[in-house]
Amino acid sequence: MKKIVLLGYMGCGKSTIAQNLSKNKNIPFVDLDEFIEKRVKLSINEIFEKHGEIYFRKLEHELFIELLQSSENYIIGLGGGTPCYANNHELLKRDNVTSVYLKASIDTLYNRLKGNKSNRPLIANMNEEEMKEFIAKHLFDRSFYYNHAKHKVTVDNRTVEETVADIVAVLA
Ligand SMILES: Nc1ncnc2c1ncn2[C@@H]1O[C@H](COP(=O)(O)OP(=O)(O)O)[C@@H](O)[C@H]1O
Ligand SMILES: O=C(O)C1=C[C@@H](OP(=O)(O)O)[C@@H](O)[C@H](O)C1
Ligand SMILES: [Mg+2]
Repeated sequence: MKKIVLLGYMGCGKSTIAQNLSKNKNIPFVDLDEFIEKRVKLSINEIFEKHGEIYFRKLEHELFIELLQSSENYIIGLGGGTPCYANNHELLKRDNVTSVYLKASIDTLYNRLKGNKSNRPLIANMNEEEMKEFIAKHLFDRSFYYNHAKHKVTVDNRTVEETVADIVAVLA
């Protein structure tokens, strides 16, 4: 069955937009991070703390495949790193997958993440200056993977409703 997959950097709005697009299209959504948290009964922070990032990436890969193979139609909000590990970007080429990159500028990401970093272990302990530099470099490294998406929607200066409408338009 069909999967609409939202990808992009931390803070671009994958989780928020997946939920709202789900209401608009009347297709159920799954946030991959929440799916992982429910499966192992640990928060993302706890997984990183107790088991480390490599363990998280393995789980992320296995559960992404499990979701893609399910017999339901789903909108899936990925984690920011999902397409960048374990060849997950290759999974975006599957026939039943429509992938959308939610593209945000460094400023947009920084502004959305600065008050919102405690549940994101990669940036949780950074000060604001470190965070801005980290986002800039990390986004540059990851863009290669994000650009494998079938569609690209720019989310800067767009409300949640406008971004949902933009996605509906590219999917039409
Ligand atoms: N126009 C917008 N679209 C999506 N998210 C927004 C928007 N404006 C502010 N946000 C906020 O940005 C933050 C990051 O969104 P989130 O959905 O968690 O991103 P992601 O899952 O990509 O990391 C949230 O606090 C969300 O409410
Ligand atoms: O970019 C990343 O590597 C990560 C992004 C997070 O998801 P969001 O993009 O929803 O914050 C979460 O999967 C984990 O903290 C790692
Ligand atoms: Mg998210």
